[in-house]
Amino acid sequence: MPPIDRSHRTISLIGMPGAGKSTVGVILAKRTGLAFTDTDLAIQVREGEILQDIVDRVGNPRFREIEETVLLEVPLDDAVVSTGGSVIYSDAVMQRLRTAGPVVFLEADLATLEERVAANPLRGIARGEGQSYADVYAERCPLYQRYADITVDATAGSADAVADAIFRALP
Ligand SMILES: Nc1ncnc2c1ncn2[C@@H]1O[C@H](COP(=O)(O)OP(=O)(O)O)[C@@H](O)[C@H]1O
Ligand SMILES: O=C(O)C1=C[C@@H](OP(=O)(O)O)[C@@H](O)[C@H](O)C1
Ligand SMILES: [Mg+2]
Repeated sequence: MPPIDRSHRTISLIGMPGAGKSTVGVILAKRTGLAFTDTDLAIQVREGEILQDIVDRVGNPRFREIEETVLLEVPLDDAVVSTGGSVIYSDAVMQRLRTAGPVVFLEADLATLEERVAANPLRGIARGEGQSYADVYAERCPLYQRYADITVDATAGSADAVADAIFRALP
């Protein structure tokens, strides 16, 4: 795979928890020579706590404020940026990401996502009181679609195959 076109230096990955943003992002970074940023790790380092504990301690609305603050500050130069699934609730953040380069939606079906998330029950999801994963999926899908420059299928195929599909879809 050749080095990334310099006019598309920052590639942001969005999608539901379990879509593979973190897994695919680092593969894409290795293959393109771009840096890699997982914004969840930036949040964890800033707060000195792991994601699930932050979400449990501060609750959903406050977590989204913290996430927005971090994502408005995180450097975006020459990087693949794997975001957290709730990033699409901030229009300001999404405009910032889109200005930096293409935003890629990792689209996956509900059953696959639920299976992946269930395999790690400690994964944090910032959701409203009483909301199921399916409710969150239904609420967010239109937002992922709204902000996506590119949509790739993240259900079928390995994480490597998804990274390849993103690379091929870059303009
Ligand atoms: N294309 C894929 N096929 C199968 N499993 C995958 C794929 N992409 C990611 N996974 C697995 O799904 C889980 C969630 O992946 P992760 O990258 O953490 O997703 P996200 O960052 O979008 O929440 C991990 O266990 C990962 O190994
Ligand atoms: O979608 C969400 O509500 C969240 C997704 C997580 O990241 P991943 O999408 O990488 O799992 C993390 O940001 C946080 O626990 C909240
Ligand atoms: Mg992730």
